[in-house]
Amino acid sequence: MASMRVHELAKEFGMDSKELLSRIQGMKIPAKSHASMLTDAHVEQIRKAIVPELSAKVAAKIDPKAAEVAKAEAEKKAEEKAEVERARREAVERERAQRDAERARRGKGAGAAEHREAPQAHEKAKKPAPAPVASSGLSSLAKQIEEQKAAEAERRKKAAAEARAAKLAAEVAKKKAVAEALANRGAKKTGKVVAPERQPKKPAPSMAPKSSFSSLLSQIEAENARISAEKAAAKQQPARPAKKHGKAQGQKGRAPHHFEPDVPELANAQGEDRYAQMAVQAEKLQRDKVLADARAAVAAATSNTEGEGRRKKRKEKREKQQRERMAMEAMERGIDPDLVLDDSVVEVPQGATVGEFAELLGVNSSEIIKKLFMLGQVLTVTQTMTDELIELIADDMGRKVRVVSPEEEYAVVYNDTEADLKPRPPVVTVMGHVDHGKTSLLDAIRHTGVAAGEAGGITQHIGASVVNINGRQITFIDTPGHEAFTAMRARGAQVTDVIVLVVAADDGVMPQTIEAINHAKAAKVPIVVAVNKIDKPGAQPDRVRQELVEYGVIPEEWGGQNMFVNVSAKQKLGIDDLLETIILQADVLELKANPDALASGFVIEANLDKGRGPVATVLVQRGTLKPGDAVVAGTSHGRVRALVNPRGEHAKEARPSDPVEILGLSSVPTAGDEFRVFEDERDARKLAEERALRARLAAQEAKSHMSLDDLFNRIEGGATELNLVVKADVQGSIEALRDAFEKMDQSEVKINIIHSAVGGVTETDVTLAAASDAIIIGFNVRPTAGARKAAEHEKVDIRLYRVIYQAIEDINAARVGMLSPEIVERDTGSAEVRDVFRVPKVGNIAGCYITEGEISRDDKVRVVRDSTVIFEGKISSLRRFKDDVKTVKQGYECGIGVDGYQDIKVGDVIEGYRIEEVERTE
Ligand SMILES: Nc1nc2c(ncn2[C@@H]2O[C@H](COP(=O)(O)OP(=O)(O)OP(=O)(O)O)[C@@H](O)[C@H]2O)c(=O)[nH]1
Repeated sequence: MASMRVHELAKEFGMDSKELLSRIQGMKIPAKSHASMLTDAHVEQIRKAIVPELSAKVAAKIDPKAAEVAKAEAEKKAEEKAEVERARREAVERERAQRDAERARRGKGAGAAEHREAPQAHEKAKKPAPAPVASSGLSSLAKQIEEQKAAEAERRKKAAAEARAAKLAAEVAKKKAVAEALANRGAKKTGKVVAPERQPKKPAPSMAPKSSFSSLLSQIEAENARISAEKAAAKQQPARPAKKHGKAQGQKGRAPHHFEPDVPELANAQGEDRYAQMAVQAEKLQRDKVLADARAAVAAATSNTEGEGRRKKRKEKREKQQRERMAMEAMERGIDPDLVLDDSVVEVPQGATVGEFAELLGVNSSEIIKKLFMLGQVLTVTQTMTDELIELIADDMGRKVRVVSPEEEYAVVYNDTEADLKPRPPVVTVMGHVDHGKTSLLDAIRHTGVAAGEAGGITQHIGASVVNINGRQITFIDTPGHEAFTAMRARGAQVTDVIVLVVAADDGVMPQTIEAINHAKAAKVPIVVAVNKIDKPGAQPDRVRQELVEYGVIPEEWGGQNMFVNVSAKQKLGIDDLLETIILQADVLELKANPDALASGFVIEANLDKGRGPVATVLVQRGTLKPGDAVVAGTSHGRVRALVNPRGEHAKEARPSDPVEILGLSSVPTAGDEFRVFEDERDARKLAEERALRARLAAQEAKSHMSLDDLFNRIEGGATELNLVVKADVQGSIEALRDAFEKMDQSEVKINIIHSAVGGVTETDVTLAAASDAIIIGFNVRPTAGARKAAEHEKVDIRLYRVIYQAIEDINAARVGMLSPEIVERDTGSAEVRDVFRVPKVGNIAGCYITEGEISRDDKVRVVRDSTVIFEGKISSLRRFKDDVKTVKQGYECGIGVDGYQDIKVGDVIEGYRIEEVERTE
């Protein structure tokens, strides 16, 4: 069985469900009632906590007798049950036999005896009707049961551990009492219709047999009346002739004689059947009652929806759990739980359209439009409403609403207590400038403690690796560099605890070193510096330390926060020292997570494997991931078919900070996607589908990041900061811009240059800008094709300028919402220079291949080298095979002559563009 209900477990422990429930709640296990379903893990946890207690108590209080008592009682119970049944059957049999005997006597025509016997016989039959004995018998029985119950309750109070024994005893006593009562009755009345006797009282409340039972009663009463009348008549004529004559006399029409012959007739013909029927009916009624009681008990024990199907129960259970979760989460977020739990509060997703809002409130959208109009807001059904408008309109309509942000909709708040949290290994990302040795260092780390010959094949590439040092684990993300790191961060995935910044001792701080520092700082992740290549003759590790001070990375020995280690990835020097330093840094961070929960974390790599289907490497951040878990990763979902660890082995589980490959997903998720395990696969699918839908909607609406056009609105909306990523062809431009900003009035909006560097705008710049809601400013530089695409996708504003004052002017204008009409350079196409021909008298002609769009003779062009614009001008000639042409399309080769520029080189890019003026829309 996959899981258990609280009351089932209580039964197993012999405990009261309520008591167990309060214990469970005390253990912070979600359970609302005795019918709440518990997961396997929780059942195990509860067993672990309760079983030792119980056995101790039982040992102390019940043992050694308990086992014997329980056994004896169980046997006794079975015996008594059989006895009750036997007694009941005997009673019915006796009654039948008696009736047969009586019938036989009557059949013989013993007149006087008949007169004497008949009333008796009728009396026997009549007894069930008024049932005085029965009622007194029942009430005494009820009393006994009451007493037993009271005694049982008393015992329970005294010792919870004895509850089981007490319950058993009570039940045995109860059964015994019933058996006794039945046996007594049987003896007293010599088997006079045992079952019917109980009828008048018991079946009365039951529904279906009621009508048949009242007809039974009226029959019995009619018989009674007849018998008393007959008795009276018999008294008046004591010396009645022989029975033989009775019939003849009766035929004379005397009143009693009307009865007299009828009764035996009835008894023989209808009466006989009637009694038999009555007995059968009574028996049936009794059985029905017992069955009804049993059903009621079963229904009460397993919640009354049993018959309505498991689906409904599951739904209820989920709803209940959801409410609990919502209340807790609301409190965590500082939202009034009443507002979350109040069913009259309508949750409206942020940015809902007028139509959606109306639908949620169950009103006509025209009503909303009217109210908006009265507020001076002219909106159509498909236009989105601001939070304020949603609240205003709802308030006006006397409705309670809560605007739910998308983050809130999907956010999960875990309620881990201090006791739940266990230390977890650190997760490390290696960063640094090109060729400073990131890959070599990772390799050296991965092979620590492994002889050189064994190297390779030790770790399987799954996107992350795990190393052990002095029994402590460190998880390394395999993709070095800040690109992957920032891309993950842009998606909300914070997986790195420590950054190892690799700086080559012979090269010192380089642009990407600074970039890495900025990225680490933006993510607030501590840096451990690995000063690499100390084996090299020109190595100057101390110079590296000095240089880094300028960027706020200060060695501990100089009073700073950063730990430095000198290493040589090539000669595997200082690697252990570095690992120990990472552990030290991790200890400072006191990294903890709850391993005893449903797993969650992030996807760090994913791909479609030909043989294995979608494969994703995830990093578990909380809980324990196991094969068979229902998981959702981004918009993908499925059941974990297998877990593969970094050594390529099948793993039984993955705990916090463990990287593991999962197989069994429905599609390939994206690196940075959150993954989460659900108890129910359907919930996982639902979330995946919701996410997919949301992703499609987001793609349509493309929530844009900060842009200059939008700056004014953002300031109006309360924004106080403007983050910038500045890229320029020379350091001087960056400094000039920094100076200009410092002189600017920043009282309203503070300008932060979160990253600046010399060089073209790269994809990383875009992801950093997206992650930090920044604008990218470029001076005389160009975005790479990838960066342009990424910016388009992420809706990151890239502003390219040729002179500083233009940028300053734009930012100033944007602050007051007065940007002048935008002059845009619309790119037409891009050509790669693959050869350079010297043409006499004409000069140098670039042999090009059009890689994107098309280039026309009238286009303006810029020559770009290493993402930097080195020349801008006009086309002097555009030719295909010696012919002058107007345009050349993508995929074709051509010769381009750039007017006034001869220094063209292979590898340069010639970009064609036109200047257009675009009216601002805001
Ligand atoms: N002498 C010496 N050379 C090293 C050391 N570490 C790395 N190298 C060399 O430096 C070069 C670059 O090393 P990589 O590990 O590829 O550097 P990287 O930072 O990963 O480079 P990218 O992946 O291009 O960013 C290689 O030729 C290495 O052999 C070292 O400790 N000492």
